[in-house]
Amino acid sequence: MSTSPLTSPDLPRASSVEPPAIEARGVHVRLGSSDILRGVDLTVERGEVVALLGANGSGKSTLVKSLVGIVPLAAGHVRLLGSDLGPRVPWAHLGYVPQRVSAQTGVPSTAEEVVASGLLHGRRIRLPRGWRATAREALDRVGLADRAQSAVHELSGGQQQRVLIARALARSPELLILDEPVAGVDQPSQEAFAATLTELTRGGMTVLVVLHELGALAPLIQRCVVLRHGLVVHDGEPPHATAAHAGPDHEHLHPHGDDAEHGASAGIDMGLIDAPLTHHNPAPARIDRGAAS
Ligand SMILES: Nc1ncnc2c1ncn2[C@@H]1O[C@H](COP(=O)(O)OP(=O)(O)OP(=O)(O)O)[C@@H](O)[C@H]1O
Repeated sequence: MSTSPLTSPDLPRASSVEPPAIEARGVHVRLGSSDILRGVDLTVERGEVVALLGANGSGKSTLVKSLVGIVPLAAGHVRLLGSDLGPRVPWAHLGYVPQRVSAQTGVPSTAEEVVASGLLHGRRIRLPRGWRATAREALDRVGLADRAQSAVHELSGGQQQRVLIARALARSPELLILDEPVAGVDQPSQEAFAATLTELTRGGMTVLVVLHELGALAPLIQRCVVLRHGLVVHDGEPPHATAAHAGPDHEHLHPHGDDAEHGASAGIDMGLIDAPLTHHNPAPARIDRGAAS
């Protein structure tokens, strides 16, 4: 009998120590005729705040989707909050915010109703007592308390994104997985969101967040995992942007993938993250850390 990729015979079993929030081993995803992820290992310990970085198309969204079971694994194993991916995962304790999608539901809904839908999961088909206060509190955390009764289709794209974040927060998740939560969100709202996340992580919440740049979330990030062409090419300390990279005019788009030409950056070579999606240099690039700043 073949072993299902969703079981994890070679992952260590739970011990007296709390198992990691995320354990992924050898994750391989094939979409169409392409190998999008080519054997990704990722462990996120409880209480960690980890950023997932990489160029466009490097596989970040695919990885988080595979972690939450939205895209199937061709090979590898995932365990969330100590359980193999599947019905045993305590989904009620997990929040997932997909990459920018509309919060519109097809039927007219208020922001408060969309947030409250986050309280439904598994066999819970009725909203719990006190749902309105919970939804309001979550909206307050993303700075939208005053829009609770607004129809979501009347909200801007950035506000709809914040409604989806509030929907995930309403569950008081132990593990929060966010795919570019602050893309298209203005700076004050990014800072407000960073303050909210700081408070939640102080309470022990684990966070895996896909980002293009650390931005307002930089002070929270404890570890960065960088993907390139479906492989992890860095797993360690966050990059420290040089003056050139930190400047407001820096575009974070480099016209080359040749890291040797790019050695002036400190921390992770930003070329590693920003390299264009070409296959002329598919091997993991060197990791240029600790260069002069
Ligand atoms: N359903 C699909 N079928 C085929 N290929 C897909 C599918 N979804 C994504 N891909 C491809 O997989 C690759 C990785 O996409 P993914 O969205 O994971 O990258 P990403 O790192 O999140 O990019 P971005 O930063 O632009 O969001 C891309 O080349 C994309 O075109």
